[in-house]
Amino acid sequence: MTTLAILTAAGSGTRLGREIPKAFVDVGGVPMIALAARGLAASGVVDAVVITAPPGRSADMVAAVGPLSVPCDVVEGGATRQASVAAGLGRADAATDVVLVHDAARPLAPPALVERVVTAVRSGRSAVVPGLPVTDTIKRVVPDGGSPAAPGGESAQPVERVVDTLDRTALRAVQTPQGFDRELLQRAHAEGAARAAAEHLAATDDAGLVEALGVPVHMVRGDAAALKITTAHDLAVAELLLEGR
Ligand SMILES: Nc1ccn([C@@H]2O[C@H](COP(=O)(O)OP(=O)(O)OP(=O)(O)O)[C@@H](O)[C@H]2O)c(=O)n1
Ligand SMILES: C[C@](O)(CO)[C@H](O)COP(=O)(O)O
Repeated sequence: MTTLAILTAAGSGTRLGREIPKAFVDVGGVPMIALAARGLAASGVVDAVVITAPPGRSADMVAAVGPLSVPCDVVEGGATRQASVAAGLGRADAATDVVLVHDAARPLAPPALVERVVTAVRSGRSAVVPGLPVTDTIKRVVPDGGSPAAPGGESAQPVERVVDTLDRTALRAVQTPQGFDRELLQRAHAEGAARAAAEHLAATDDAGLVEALGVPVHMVRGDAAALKITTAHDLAVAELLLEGR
């Protein structure tokens, strides 16, 4: 029985604002995709990796990853992260009993975190996500018109109204890799397939599709180093973390 890791890397990285897809952007002089793939392989609990590449960029992806200690395949991703994971999942054969889904955008996820997730799945939890306590106060808001345009001609700013403050002791910020029994994840993606075509419908993580089936999802401790690189600020933080390693 084997563990397959799907490494999502087909996104464009609009919020990072580079001219190349985000997975190709360097952190500490190494492409994000290579760091993420190496982290999975170094865990010792991943038998093979399949990477989702932006359309037409599969060969570039192979080159960017470079040599890896486990077999690595590349498939073209889809219009949403959910569609990309579904494409990768198509590569999971009957010998695969555990599937991990990980973001190239979390290139510093430590091997110990990967191992923690896989161990939890192998000990009988069929869906496992890493999560961290939320440290900010979280408020729910609704739109509330806009402020008047400033005298200097600046455009009006949107204003929101606070509805309530959530109990943060019950909230967790969820990371990847997320781990699943392979058959459960395939069923979750099949049932939720209609959502995959459009960003506003798509699940933002794979556990969300499992939750929609009514199957319990369990959580293990996440790791601050597994931060997601979304903006230029995140990239700067990741560079500093890598320098300190
Ligand atoms: N169609 C997509 C969209 C995203 N992803 C991957 O999903 C992960 C999380 O997505 P995110 O960080 O939001 O990346 P982007 O969608 O590229 O970012 P943006 O929304 O800023 O364009 C990334 O590793 C990204 O490459 C993917 O494989 N296929
Ligand atoms: C899967 C994920 O990384 C868990 O936090 C996250 O939900 C991806 O969200 P994105 O909006 O696609 O970046």
